[in-house]
Amino acid sequence: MMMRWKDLSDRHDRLLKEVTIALVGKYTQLEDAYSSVIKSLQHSSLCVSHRLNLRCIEADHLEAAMMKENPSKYHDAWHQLVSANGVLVPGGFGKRGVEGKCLAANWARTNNKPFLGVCLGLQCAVIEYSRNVLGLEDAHSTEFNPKTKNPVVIDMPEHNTGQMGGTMRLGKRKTLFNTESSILRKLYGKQSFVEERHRHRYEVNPTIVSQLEGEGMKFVGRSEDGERMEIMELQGHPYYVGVQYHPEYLSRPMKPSAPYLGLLLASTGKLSTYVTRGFRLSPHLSYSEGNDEELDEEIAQLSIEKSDSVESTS
Ligand SMILES: NC(=O)CC[C@H](N)C(=O)O
Repeated sequence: MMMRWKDLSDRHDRLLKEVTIALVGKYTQLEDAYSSVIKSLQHSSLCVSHRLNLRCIEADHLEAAMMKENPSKYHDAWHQLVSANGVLVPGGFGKRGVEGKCLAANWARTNNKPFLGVCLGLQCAVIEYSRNVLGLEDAHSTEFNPKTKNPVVIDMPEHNTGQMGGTMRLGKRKTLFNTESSILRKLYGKQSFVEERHRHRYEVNPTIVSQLEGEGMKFVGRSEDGERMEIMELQGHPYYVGVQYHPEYLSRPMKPSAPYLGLLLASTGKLSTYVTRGFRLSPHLSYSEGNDEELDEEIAQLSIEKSDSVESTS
């Protein structure tokens, strides 16, 4: 175990190549709102032997209103976005910045840039696609526009209690793959299902799914009853993936999260080689190696040993 850690930290120090990821979010909230997202990006960038250059882009700086209000912020945000190797729209709540997140999803889609949408990020990709590909101009989530004529993201039936939106869908749940050709399925190690953690109140409207799929936006992973859209993949794009769950909660340094790993592989131009090699990682890191609890225990043990030695030398 110690050897693996040493190897990992040596590799990090030796890395010369950089990968730039644009994280399009809201940065006036809690400082560590995105800490597990950023850690997951680091796990995966190390796995693909690149140093992570993270660009935190304020989503509403990408919106047209900002062009008038503060043109330099607007142009700077767009410059940061378009010069990144990959785009990540993470989870979130509240209306501010949603249009900017949809614009980022649109840019990545139409420019063949690797994209990962997590939770709200997936919902933004669906809203953007419904507006610009299905031609439903006012398509929206009822979270942000309850009166839209085209509610493509809706509150989930069992949570629609009429009072304060009810509770959230939380915790570890199963997602079943419905096709072998899914890129995420391959990245997860060709399993027929995955278990990931959830934290949301809204979901893709099942009544719009056949129209979206008819235009190439495929929902390749669904809940056990088939009702909930959990994984979206866009056909014909190098890597345009959305997940309704939060894969960052289960990412570990030596077991990077599959959707994040896919983003980093695609952003460093390694995804197709990885696919043709039969999805084997370098011998330094193995996606399927080790079990989570064992790893956590070993990590905890390591940090205790480390702080002991710090104390003894001071
Ligand atoms: N965690 C999230 O990103 C939540 C997304 C959205 N606000 C919902 O409740 O469904």
